[in-house]
Amino acid sequence: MAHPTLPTDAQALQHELASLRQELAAARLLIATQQEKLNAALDGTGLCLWQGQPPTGELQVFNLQDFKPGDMASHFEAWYAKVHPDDRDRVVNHYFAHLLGETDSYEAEYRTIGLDGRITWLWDRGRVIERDADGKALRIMGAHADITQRKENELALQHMAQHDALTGLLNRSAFYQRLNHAIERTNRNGGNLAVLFVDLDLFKQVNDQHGHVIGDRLLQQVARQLLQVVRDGDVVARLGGDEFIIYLQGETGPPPVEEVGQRLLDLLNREQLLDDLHIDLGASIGTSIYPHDGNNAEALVQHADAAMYQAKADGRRRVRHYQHSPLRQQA
Ligand SMILES: Nc1nc2c(ncn2[C@@H]2O[C@H](COP(=O)(O)OP(=O)(O)OP(=O)(O)O)[C@@H](O)[C@H]2O)c(=O)[nH]1
Repeated sequence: MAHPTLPTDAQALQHELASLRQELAAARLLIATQQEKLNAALDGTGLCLWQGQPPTGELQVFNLQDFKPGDMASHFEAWYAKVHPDDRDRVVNHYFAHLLGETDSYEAEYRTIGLDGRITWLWDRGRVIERDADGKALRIMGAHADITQRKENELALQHMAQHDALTGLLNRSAFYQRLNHAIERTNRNGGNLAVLFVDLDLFKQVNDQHGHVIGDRLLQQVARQLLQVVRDGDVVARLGGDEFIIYLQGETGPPPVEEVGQRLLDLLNREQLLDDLHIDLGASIGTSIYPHDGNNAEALVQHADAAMYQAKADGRRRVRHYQHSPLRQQA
């Protein structure tokens, strides 16, 4: 008896099924290979891929890289809550500007706060990959990377560029920058401003008698003492050597320059104790007031410096206010 044969359309279906299975297997292999390539490409970059659906606010993360599952938010609101409050407005403005089609891509550097309070700096970039007929963003894809180490290095460099290595006070250029801003603020909002130029007396003798290491420690001690004398908002800097400078900013009334000058003298014109060493120290101080004694930072500092030299000439360990002198100005 002849074997029953399948009807032709059933045979065709079987062939079709077998070929679909083959195609599926090939497609799965391709996806797995692509995934491997993507993982290999991302490996070590620290990049973490994400996708968002703006209409629902959903966020998905495809590879966690250096991040732990709990680090990643699955919803826009949860991500928003993790962004540092000081960075939120800026970041969200960039994000929505891109969703609205105002920019070619979204990009931001910002801090996130972990559950343990740890701050992580992220570099984050994304682009809308699907919009509806009205241009409304449907899907956005992007990547972010942990840039905490780079940010910490940048901040450390910035700190070094603005501070004096020995005392930790602001340095000369940072002081001028702040003083210029303070002058602009005063011009805008009113208030007052005074500069005090402090130069230690006969400091060379301290170095000569006790050595530079003790001299250095004494400069550090003086820096701490100067910080004790001023209020929040006042700025103390080291110009170099044994020269320090302060500006005082007051909201109302004349700047308390006499009072602060006297407090500085009380603190500095006395024996300083360093371990078991008793070191006799003194300081000469010159002051100038904005805008009466100079209408820019350079003139104010220069005139406070001139007043400090007058204090030295008058016998040291005292405060002198800048005196306008036509003769001196011509000289
Ligand atoms: N230990 C130490 N000394 C410094 C530093 N920078 C500058 N000096 C010294 O500080 C001294 C400053 O001396 P001057 O201001 O010229 O003179 P002075 O001895 O203080 O005398 P008057 O200013 O006239 O009262 C110099 O001997 C400098 O070598 C520093 O970073 N550390």
